[in-house]
Amino acid sequence: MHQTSPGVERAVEGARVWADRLGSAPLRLAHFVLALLDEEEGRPAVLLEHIGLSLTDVRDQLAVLESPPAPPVTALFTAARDWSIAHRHDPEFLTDAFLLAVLAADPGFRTAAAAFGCSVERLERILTKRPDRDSSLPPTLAPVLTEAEGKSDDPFLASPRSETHAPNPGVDAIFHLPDPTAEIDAARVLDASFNRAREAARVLEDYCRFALDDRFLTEQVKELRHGLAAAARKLPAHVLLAARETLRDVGTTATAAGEYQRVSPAHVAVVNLKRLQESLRSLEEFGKVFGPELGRELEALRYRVYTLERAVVFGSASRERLATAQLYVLLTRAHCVASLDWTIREAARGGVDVFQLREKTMPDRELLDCARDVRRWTREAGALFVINDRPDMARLCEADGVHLGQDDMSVKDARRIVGPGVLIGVSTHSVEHLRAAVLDGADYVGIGPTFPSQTKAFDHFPGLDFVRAASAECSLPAFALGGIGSANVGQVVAAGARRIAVSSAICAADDPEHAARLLKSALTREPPVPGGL
Ligand SMILES: Cc1ncc(COP(=O)(O)OP(=O)(O)O)c(N)n1
Ligand SMILES: Cc1nc(C(=O)O)sc1CCOP(=O)(O)O
Ligand SMILES: [Mg+2]
Repeated sequence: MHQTSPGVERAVEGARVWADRLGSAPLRLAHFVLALLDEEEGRPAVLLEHIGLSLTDVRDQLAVLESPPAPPVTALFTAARDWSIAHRHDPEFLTDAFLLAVLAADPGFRTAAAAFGCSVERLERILTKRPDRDSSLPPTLAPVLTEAEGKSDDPFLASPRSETHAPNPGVDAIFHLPDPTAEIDAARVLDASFNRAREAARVLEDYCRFALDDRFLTEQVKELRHGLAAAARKLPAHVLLAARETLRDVGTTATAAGEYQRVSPAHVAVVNLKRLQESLRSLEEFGKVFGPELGRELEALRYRVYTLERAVVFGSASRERLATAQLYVLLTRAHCVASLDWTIREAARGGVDVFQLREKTMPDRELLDCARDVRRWTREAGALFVINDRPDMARLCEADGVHLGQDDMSVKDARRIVGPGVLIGVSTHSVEHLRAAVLDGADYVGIGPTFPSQTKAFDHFPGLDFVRAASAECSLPAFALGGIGSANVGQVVAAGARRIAVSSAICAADDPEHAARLLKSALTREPPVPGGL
């Protein structure tokens, strides 16, 4: 009587299903391997993926392979049990031992399997951490290497010293603990945490892709998932495999209060960002048990998640706060045809949503007085108020936001001055600037210059191409600007913009209300472009 694991029993049943599916009367060895690979989280699948094999490719090859009829299943069980006793001191054998027994059951099948990467020697070496190449399977099932096999150029059959194709060089660099219990305990945490981190990253990616419609953030999360997979490949597979005991994990049935409550997609994103950070912290700490390199790699991934969190969380709040803001005016007193308070009142009546005080030469005391006045007037007009260049002034006059150019203070430093609730806008002149602003935690961006401007001289015009690229790239509120007026706003909207910032078109207009109304109607007339600014 053999002591098998439930996974082995499922594989035996699954082999018969595969035989039927492939229209084969006798049960063949390949059917057992196919059944073992049905469980993607199971040891055989993890083992093959770890050595760099594609499960789909292996399945495809097995499905067309004319493999020999299987011996009585008890013979396979005996071989697997003997291997398990020899290497694990346990007569209850698991699916990986059964896989070895099946692969080694027939010399022809063994060679054929080795040809597509499933070499018994290679798999056994990983499962046993043994540097030698000779199989320790019982002689009845472990055929001696034929001359042909010995000369094979299959990297898994080559001697370890000449092995140049090791799919995971990082594994060899990993320190093996002398105490197997400690190794297994740490590996169980890593195995579970990698799975949790991967799942959380997938949820986050779906949020960025489908809820935010943000190509750049989606790519960022995808890169992070790949980073996680690369770190996971650095762990010794034999340890992860031995640690995979989900059924015995006491935590799988425990649920926390609130686990089923999510009030919005943004809430789902926040919860999963936290889950990702927690899993990475756990990975980092237990990863250190296997060597400092792994700990450092995981730490770097955790910091990337903090950056992403800032972009996703601040970005969501900004999107909400600026959801209806489409028309933004840069005010310079000397450029206005009349007083600032009149200009603000009239322009707000015409639909201006945000006013920026842009005074480049005013002495500080005068600037602060002016800013406090503008704060009052914009509040009365029901518009947002942003001050250009000066986070200190923004804080003193209680502005809603501050705007920073590429040569102004960094978002990080400005945030320390203005605190978390104040909007920070960033001027961008290229897609690279735009991506950096998103990751820096900007609340909105300026996209320009689009056309030559009467307000400021420029040497370079990223123009409508940049407006188009920006609208395809990010979902943060973005205001196209530079030389925009009623004559060309249609082109800007056609390029994907749904928000613009102007100065002279409104400040220098005799009738700022009318000028604002024309621009606003151009912005609202066109149906919003999918993913538009
Ligand atoms: C909304 C908006 N976008 C861009 C700018 C330009 O900022 P910056 O490049 O710092 O140039 P100055 O305006 O400071 O000369 C802006 N002010 N507002
Ligand atoms: C100050 C400024 N910065 C720009 C940028 O692209 O960064 S465009 C610009 C001038 C905007 O004024 P007008 O609408 O009169 O051209
Ligand atoms: Mg500036």
